[in-house]
Amino acid sequence: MAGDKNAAIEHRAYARVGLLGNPSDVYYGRTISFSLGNFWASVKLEPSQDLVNRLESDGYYGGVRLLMAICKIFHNHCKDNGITLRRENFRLSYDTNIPRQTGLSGSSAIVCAALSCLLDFYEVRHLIKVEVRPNLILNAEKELGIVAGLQDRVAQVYGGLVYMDFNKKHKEELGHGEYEPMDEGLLPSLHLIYAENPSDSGKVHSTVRQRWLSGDEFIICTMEEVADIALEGRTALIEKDYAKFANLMNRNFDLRRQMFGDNALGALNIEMVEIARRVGAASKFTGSGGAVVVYCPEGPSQAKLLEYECKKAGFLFQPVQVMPSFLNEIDLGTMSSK
Ligand SMILES: Nc1ncnc2c1ncn2[C@@H]1O[C@H](COP(=O)(O)OP(=O)(O)O)[C@@H](O)[C@H]1O
Ligand SMILES: O=C(O)[C@H]1O[C@H](OP(=O)(O)O)[C@H](O)[C@@H](O)[C@@H]1O
Ligand SMILES: [Mg+2]
Repeated sequence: MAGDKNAAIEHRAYARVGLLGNPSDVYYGRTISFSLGNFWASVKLEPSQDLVNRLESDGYYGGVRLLMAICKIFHNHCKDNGITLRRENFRLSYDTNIPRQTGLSGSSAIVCAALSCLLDFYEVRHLIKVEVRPNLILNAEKELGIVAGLQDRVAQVYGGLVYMDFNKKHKEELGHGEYEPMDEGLLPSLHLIYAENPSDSGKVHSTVRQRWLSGDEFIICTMEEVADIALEGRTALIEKDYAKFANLMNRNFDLRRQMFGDNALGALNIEMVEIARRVGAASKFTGSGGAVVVYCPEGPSQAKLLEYECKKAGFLFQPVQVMPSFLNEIDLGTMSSK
């Protein structure tokens, strides 16, 4: 970025919705996810005389360590890849309106926005491929022991609607998944139900992960079925077959429920899915729990009824705004296939 070297740099990253196929991204599967315009985190980088690692925060506890982790991962990545960084100091601060720990990926939004600031501050945006950036974001969170998959970070780096394939062969050969931006105009209108009900995605995932690692047939087969939902969903969206799309959403949640069990998912989270289904809508988790994405096939009157039911139950209800891709020319220039 040309211009005043002393100017502050600010970037946003949006929440994300895992639309189909999650959580198979954690298990070499496939997902379709999109960037959610309703909520975002923003990070500000100000050149400063202070030490690089002096960080300030205006937001919740939890974000500062995320900022520190991405600085470390970014510096290591540059060192390992022969990318020279000029020696100048800065201060980072963040703010976020993403409901905390609701499966909307609040943590990686902070990391993603910070990475964007670092890319511009050091003028290395052209040197770090778009496909690689989600790995850096995930590694920063892994550094802190946060259990997570790649789909969140891909949706947040790319923006818009993205089909993702995390097959083992590709991941081992290239170090990342195959990411295909899709036309967000293919999406029907969607809604979001959420509650102030933090659930730790690491905790939710741990048992299923252990079973998968120890070769549990049921988990392995079911996870493959979940991955196939994203593949079928891609075709359903392209063909605008929304009846099929609704079935796939419901099936996605049902399979999650069989694998994780009601205890791990939590009664409140299950109720958010069921409240939608009782009015005839299709619904599933956006992430590991806390928020639900809903499709009302019968349109606005059904959505209105659901809004009323949610209010009665104490849940928050909002129409989904899809955030289009915000990759710029420099970003697009780094991509292997466009
Ligand atoms: N909105 C937020 N603001 C600050 N830190 C957050 C936020 N959301 C999550 N975190 C941090 O990231 C960690 C992992 O969050 P996680 O359970 O994955 O929730 P999410 O569904 O938002 O990704 C949390 O324990 C917390 O430290
Ligand atoms: O279980 C899921 O669907 C997702 O869980 C995590 O996301 P979160 O927003 O923290 O709930 C994880 O990072 C994703 O990769 C999973 O798909
Ligand atoms: Mg998370």
